[in-house]
Amino acid sequence: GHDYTKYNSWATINDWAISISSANPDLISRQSIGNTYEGRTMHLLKIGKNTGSNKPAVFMDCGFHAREWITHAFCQWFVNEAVSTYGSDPDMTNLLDRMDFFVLPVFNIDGYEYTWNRDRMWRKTRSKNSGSSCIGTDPNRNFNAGWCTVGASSNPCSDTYCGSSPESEIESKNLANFIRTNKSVIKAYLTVHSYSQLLLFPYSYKYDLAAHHSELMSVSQGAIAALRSLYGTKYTSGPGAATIYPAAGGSDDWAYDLGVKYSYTFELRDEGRYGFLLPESQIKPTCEETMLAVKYIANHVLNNL
Ligand SMILES: Nc1ncc(C[C@H](C[SeH])C(=O)O)cc1Cl
Ligand SMILES: [Zn+2]
Ligand SMILES: [Zn+2]
Ligand SMILES: [Zn+2]
Repeated sequence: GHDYTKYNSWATINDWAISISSANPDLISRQSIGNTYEGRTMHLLKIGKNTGSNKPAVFMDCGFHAREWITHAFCQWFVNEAVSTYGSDPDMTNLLDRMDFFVLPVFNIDGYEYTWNRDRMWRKTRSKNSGSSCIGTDPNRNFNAGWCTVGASSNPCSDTYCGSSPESEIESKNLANFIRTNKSVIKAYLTVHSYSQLLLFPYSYKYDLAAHHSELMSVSQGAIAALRSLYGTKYTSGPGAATIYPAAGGSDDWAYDLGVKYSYTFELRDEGRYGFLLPESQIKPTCEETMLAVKYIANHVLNNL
């Protein structure tokens, strides 16, 4: 069977998505939200009881940045945990009975492949930049949220290149289109990154506090306390600009301004000892503790519909 405690290649992840969804038709459905620049299909997994229904939903993506391999592992872990504890874990059962989770296991597929085959430290997409020999855009600077005003570069050779325009990347366009189309049911947006052990929320593109700052703050504090309860892993939470750095064009800020109130960016383990090269021995503990934070947020959403 699928090994959730190691880093899996794109081909393995893609095969897994097909098999786990066909093996659990009452809990998982699979749909395309479009293709990547290099032509790979971006498949979204919809997890929830009676996937045909339209319940309030949480949208979660992993693999925005290619080198952040622990995040791809977490989305796989989440899907497996959801279907394997449905019916036995009362909390997960309640969540899946009353909500849906849209899970995009790998946002930046082209970049992920590139980290497996060429450059482990690649971050961006793999699109050609006209007028430059440098490849790729930072997808987390490519959304229409203060686009390219701060903490981003207009140099195509930069790792934080904002792109030629908002949603210039087909991957960004595909995600934004799906969320725009489904914004009436999407109550929370979670985007999973690494590393630093942070739980960030809007805004990153400005220091102004979000309208829902106090609620976002208290929910984040509850979430990181839940996370810490398992192995004592310490996270910091707060608005992106003040907590990590001011930066524009992020998907969390964009989703929040679209009206998705509960919008968070996770920065998973570690704090720099291994960084993006987190050992496979830490996949299980990282994923188990992160499950607690995600479930905390989902429960808050459910209790505040
Ligand atoms: N809105 C945002 N939210 C979170 C971050 C941090 C991630 C961490 Se890898 C990034 O730099 O893209 C960056 C931005 Cl622009
Ligand atoms: Zn990232
Ligand atoms: Zn990061
Ligand atoms: Zn578990």
